[in-house]
Amino acid sequence: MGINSGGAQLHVRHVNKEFGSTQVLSGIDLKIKQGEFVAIVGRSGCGKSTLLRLIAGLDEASSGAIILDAQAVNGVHADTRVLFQEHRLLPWKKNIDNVRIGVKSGDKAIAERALGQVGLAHKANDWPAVLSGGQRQRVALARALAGNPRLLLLDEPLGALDALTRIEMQQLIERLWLEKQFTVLLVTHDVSEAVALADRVILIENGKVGLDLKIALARPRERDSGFAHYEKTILDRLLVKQPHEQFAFAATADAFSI
Ligand SMILES: Nc1ncnc2c1ncn2[C@@H]1O[C@H](COP(=O)(O)OP(=O)(O)OP(=O)(O)O)[C@@H](O)[C@H]1O
Repeated sequence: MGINSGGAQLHVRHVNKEFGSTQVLSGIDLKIKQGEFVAIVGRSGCGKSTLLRLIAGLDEASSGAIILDAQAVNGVHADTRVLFQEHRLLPWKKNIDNVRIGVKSGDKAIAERALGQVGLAHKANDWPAVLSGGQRQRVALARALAGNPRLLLLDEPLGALDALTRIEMQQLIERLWLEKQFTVLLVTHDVSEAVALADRVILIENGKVGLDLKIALARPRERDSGFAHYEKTILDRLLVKQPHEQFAFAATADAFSI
């Protein structure tokens, strides 16, 4: 393996983030191993996307440090790629040219290969506008892969997709991760998705790591009793009523999205 291959090692060291007088993250400590798949869950507004943006170098911590392979992150890193809920494709560029944006050298063959890896080689010369939502997200994934990332940051990338497409995308992401061995950090509202994909699920609570749970299930994961046990452990923690809440929070058997 070349010096630049494999996954990145990430160390989030006592990170605080304030927006004005609002403290969003207060002392986040996290170590993520090379090639690990980590999911981040937490109630809406707990600071998941903020943490991801800090790791991506899109924003700066108020204090603390983000260390990627022993170097402090200072701006967007060449080995890091981010996939958001919105595909962020340029509508005036064909799919292949959107993917080429992600290629460091601009090499068209690399972009074509990446489109092939997400099963869309045949859509290379179409416009993003004529694709389905799931296909657009696959083009965005190809653009991220084309950069040969060592750290892939996923900010709820499947949130807008229908249930079936979502599961297919989860399988695609898992397959590509197993093959390429990059490190993944996935922010998701979907507890089931976190348990299906992650080696470890981190729950953010009151600006801190509230739970750090290793998912010791073989892959590909079956929705069996072991799986359900992990889902319940995480959901039980998420559904604990916060002191400021005036309403009761109802959990139903299939309410695995938060
Ligand atoms: N640029 C900003 N300026 C001011 N406040 C911000 C900014 N970005 C985020 N916040 C605030 O920080 C808090 C955390 O936001 P963030 O988007 O990280 O939460 P989240 O856990 O990803 O939420 P959700 O699950 O709803 O997407 C929120 O209260 C939000 O209003």
